[in-house]
Amino acid sequence: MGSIGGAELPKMEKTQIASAREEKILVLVRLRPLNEKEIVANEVADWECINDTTILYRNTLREGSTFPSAYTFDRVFRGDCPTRQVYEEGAREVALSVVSGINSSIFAYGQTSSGKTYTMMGITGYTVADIFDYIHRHEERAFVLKFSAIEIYNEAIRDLLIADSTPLRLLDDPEKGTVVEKVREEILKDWSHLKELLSVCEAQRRIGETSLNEKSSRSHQILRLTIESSAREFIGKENSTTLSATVNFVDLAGSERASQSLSSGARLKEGCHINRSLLTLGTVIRKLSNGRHGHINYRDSKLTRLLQPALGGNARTAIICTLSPARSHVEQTRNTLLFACCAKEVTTKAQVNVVMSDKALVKHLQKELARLESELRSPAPVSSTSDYATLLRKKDIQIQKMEKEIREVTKQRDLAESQVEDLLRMIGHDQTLRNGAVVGPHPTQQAGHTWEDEFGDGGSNMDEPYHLQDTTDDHSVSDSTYPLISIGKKIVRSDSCQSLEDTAFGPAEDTDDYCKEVQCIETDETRRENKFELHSITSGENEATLALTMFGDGTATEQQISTPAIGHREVSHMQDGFTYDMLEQRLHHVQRTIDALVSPEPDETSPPSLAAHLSSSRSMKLTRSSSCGENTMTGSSPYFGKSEQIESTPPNGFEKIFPGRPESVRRKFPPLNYSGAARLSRNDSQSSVDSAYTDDFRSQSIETSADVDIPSIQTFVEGLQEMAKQEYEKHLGDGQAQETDRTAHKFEKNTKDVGLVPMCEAMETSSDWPMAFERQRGEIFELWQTCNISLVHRTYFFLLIKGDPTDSIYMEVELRRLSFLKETLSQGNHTVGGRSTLTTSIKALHKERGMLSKLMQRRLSEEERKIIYQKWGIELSSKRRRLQLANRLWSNTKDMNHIMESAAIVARLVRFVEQGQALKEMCGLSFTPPSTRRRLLGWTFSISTLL
Ligand SMILES: Nc1ncnc2c1ncn2[C@@H]1O[C@H](COP(=O)(O)OP(=O)(O)OP(=O)(O)O)[C@@H](O)[C@H]1O
Repeated sequence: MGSIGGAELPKMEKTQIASAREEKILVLVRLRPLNEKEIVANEVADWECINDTTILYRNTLREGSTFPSAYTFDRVFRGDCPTRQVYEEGAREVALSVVSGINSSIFAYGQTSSGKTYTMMGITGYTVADIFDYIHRHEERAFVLKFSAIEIYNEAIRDLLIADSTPLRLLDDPEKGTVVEKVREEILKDWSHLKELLSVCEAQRRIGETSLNEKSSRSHQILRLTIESSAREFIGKENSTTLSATVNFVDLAGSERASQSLSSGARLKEGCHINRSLLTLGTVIRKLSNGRHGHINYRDSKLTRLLQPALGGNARTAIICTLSPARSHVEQTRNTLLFACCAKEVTTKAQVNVVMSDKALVKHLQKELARLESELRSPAPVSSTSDYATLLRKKDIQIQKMEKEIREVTKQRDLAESQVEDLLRMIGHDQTLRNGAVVGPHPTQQAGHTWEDEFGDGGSNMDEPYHLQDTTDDHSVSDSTYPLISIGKKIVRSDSCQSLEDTAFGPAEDTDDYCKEVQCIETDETRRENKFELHSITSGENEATLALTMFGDGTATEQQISTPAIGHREVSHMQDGFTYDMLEQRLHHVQRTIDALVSPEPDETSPPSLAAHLSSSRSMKLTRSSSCGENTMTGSSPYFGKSEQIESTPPNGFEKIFPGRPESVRRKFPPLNYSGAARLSRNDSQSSVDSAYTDDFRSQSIETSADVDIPSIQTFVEGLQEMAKQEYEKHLGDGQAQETDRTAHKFEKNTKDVGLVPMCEAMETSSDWPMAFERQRGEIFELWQTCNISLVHRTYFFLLIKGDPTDSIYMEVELRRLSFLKETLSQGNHTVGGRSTLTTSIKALHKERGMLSKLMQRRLSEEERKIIYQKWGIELSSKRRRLQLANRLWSNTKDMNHIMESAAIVARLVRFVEQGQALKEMCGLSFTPPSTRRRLLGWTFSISTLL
């Protein structure tokens, strides 16, 4: 265990993707002594702390009062307690969770002049000092620190560190001790400086006020420190794991009511705004204390919106309620105590925030999978059926938990990816500024502009005299004795807008927020332009100064926030991610196959095929949807290749005829729903199509899912991706995938990325591959049949895997999976695997056939059905013809014609053509042309071979 100032803290090395820990908000109460004014006014102190946890109201004149006289909290502090004691015995444990990767927040709540700022100044200082001690003593780790300060005034948010434009700077004087110590000094000084600036602002606001409450804080202030840390040896490596968490210090405005503090006009408006945030905070706390039932109105105020994770989400939280003991303030004191009582009941769920590199993530997931697989293979002996059922339930819960964790981690990874991608683009955009490296003066108007953009509030503060000018020109330190260090206060806009609501306050719980973030950067054309404008102004000059990488031995290096050295994937890897390209290639071919199916090139020598027949039975025209992809992706996707546009988009005016397809689907394809598909969420940045698309898709999806319980191609492709990743890891583990040539051809790189190099090379050079392919394919057919695999799955797989040598990875995975299933079935563990959508149960298969038969009625015309019946030898006068046909589909594993025809019919029934196209476009799969090295074997279809 590591320790800070004697306090034991969990060792960072131990932290993993831990499950969330639920705990109540820590509520501390601090009574201040009577102040001079109160003493002069002969005020009486009515409140007393009778022990460490209870505060008592001692007004003998008020006997018979209906209010309680004693209140109990986690800890109460008397008026003569120094702030250090409040920190050490109260807030420290929560605040320092941040070094273990857990978000934390410390609030000060209370009426004006009760001691909120007095308390928070001390708490902030002690926390920062302890954090630096910790950094100093952990030489083996590297730390990146980011600072920000925000003020919420009149429901408008201002970034104070940009607005005041005073850089945090480290004097490079070797006499002053180690770098770390100096940094600490500077930061502590600057926090104090910041508070001074805030009081100047406050004073300016109070000019002209004569009311009793003239000293009341008018704004809520939030100071934040984000810490990322990683084992030093892994910096810049692919398999790094980074802890990232934020501590917030929140000094709220005075909690007195508007009626008391304010009179009319502008002041009343100001009071309403202040109280809107406080009122909403109170309501949110009250609702949360009642057990989180129903809607929690976080979004009703800026304060609660920003602090959402700290209030009921992923953070450890402590609230310090400050009280005046004076009799004249009894009403306010009671209100504060009531708030404190509610806060006691609120729980948060903090977890360690781990940012994993892809490699580390895959490794982690693979390990989990292997563990579960082995548990399934050798289940613990069970004595009775009920034990067995309990065991199964446990496993199910375990699996659900894992899936949730995977989604969470993937979401974080995708978010980081999109940020890195965005910022990298910006770097290219402003190379000159980038070379400037250290802090430069910041246009003060940026802060207001950006916050307005992000939060859409009309109440800008830009007219107010807050913009204290930086008089220091020397923003950099360039002495070579020490590494150049400059701690920038500025925030890259995309980072700040994101981090304020999502990351730094913990991962957003709300998927909308997440999507909004991705969208705001990458998708919406107008907004993206705005963002880019902001980036170009702020990022170039800030990127080298936004964060500081520190080593425990006292050295420090500058760190670009946009490309943290700690374990993020390479750009090339991101852009050429194997899964996207590989799957895109498969989808591309499937699409062509399906195109051929629904609208074949007329072949004079071939007899009229079913597909040709289907095409001619017109009811609706289908315009190729590539145009949609073009609309949504033009200029925004580096993946969108021109050659592919030409290849996949028919010449102008070319319209395909397709029966029975809804108009809405014909017009546009929808974005995927990423709530359950986090792995592909990188791509939802490209899903900025009009929300109508979503609606169209929803109605389409609803229709399909209402019809049948058919796994979508999305599910299927995700499965493939996951399996390929696992296989990749396996091959890495076997020492088979060693990257030897980083400058190799892109195709080669992609295949390397999936660990295919050894296999592919072997396959491609070996004349055995065609035979191996035939053999494996036959085995897969047999196993599908034996394991009662879903017909839709068979069809998807069959159409996606075409005999390319790179398909071997998927075939191998499929074979492994099927073998495992077969083995499980042969052992009689039918129910073990029964939870999957690719269920092996005969019943499920039977049900699927039934549903397919129903779809025949809906999706094939009578004439089309007739042709198929004849072709499949089904008597036109016989009963239940559709079911007969459904029962024959995929029933013969030896006859290739039978298989191809079955696949064609199932693809048509489940609208594979539409799902496939939608997936391709909405996933943002790269549209690179297929490699010329592809060698397709026996699974390339033409309409004449199919039907
Ligand atoms: N525990 C304490 N011991 C001694 N003095 C205190 C204590 N708490 C507050 N004070 C003094 O009381 C005065 C008001 O405190 P402070 O400014 O922190 O109040 P506040 O709650 O932040 O008020 P506002 O809401 O107006 O910002 C200050 O002069 C401060 O030094």
